[in-house]
Amino acid sequence: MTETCFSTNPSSPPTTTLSEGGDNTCTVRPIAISGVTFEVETTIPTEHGTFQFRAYHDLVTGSEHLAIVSGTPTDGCFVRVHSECLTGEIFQSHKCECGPQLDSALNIINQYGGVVIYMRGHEGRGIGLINKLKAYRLQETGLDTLDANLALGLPADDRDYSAAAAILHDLRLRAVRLLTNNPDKVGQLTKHGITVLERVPLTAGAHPANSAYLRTKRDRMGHLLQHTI
Ligand SMILES: Nc1nc2c(ncn2[C@@H]2O[C@H](COP(=O)(O)OP(=O)(O)OP(=O)(O)O)[C@@H](O)[C@H]2O)c(=O)[nH]1
Ligand SMILES: [Zn+2]
Repeated sequence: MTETCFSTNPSSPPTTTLSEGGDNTCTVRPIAISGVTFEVETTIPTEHGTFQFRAYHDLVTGSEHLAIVSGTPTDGCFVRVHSECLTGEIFQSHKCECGPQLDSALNIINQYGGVVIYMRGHEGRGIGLINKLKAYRLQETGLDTLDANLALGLPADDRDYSAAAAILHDLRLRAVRLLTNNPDKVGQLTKHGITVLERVPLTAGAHPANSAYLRTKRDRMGHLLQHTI
């Protein structure tokens, strides 16, 4: 993928980076794209295919996000904006469906092309790992996933998607097919200038241990979960 430089004004036309030297001087400097800087791109073979991993530094939160790219994405391609979940993705926790959703999204972009944006700092819907585990502890006493956050004095969902939108802008994507069951992601990306041509359901990872959790997401948090849970 061609690397691209933006001026500090994001609406200014981009200039293409030259590989070495030349008049254009932004070859090796991080590239500011209103809120994130592009840092590096490298190829990584995975169980789901071989992808380009593009790393971004979030200038607002300090997080390091990834755009996992398959093919040469253009407008209309599949995009997944995936929130980090250590328990679900590393330890295959059945309390949520994050791991299977990530696997499924990577398989889809491997087959059809597209991008998975992996949002660090979104752990626990933005409240962080320790607070998520505190919320799990409260759920053991009978609270559901929504009320547990509120009982901790924390928002039900504290995620912000402006960095995801900035990464999509860097990838020259303005219109996407978004893999999600969460209408809030559609709304937030739209607010940040991304056209969501289609919301594509991403149902994977249903398990007896997360059926109450999925029901709460459907019935109390507005998630568009079609399957019977
Ligand atoms: N606070 C909290 N966070 C949770 C809980 N279970 C999963 N998560 C986090 O929720 C995030 C994923 O959000 P979800 O609500 O499952 O799904 P979503 O990303 O909004 O929607 P989809 O795009 O449809 O997957 C991950 O960061 C998980 O760590 C929980 O019980 N409490
Ligand atoms: Zn999870």
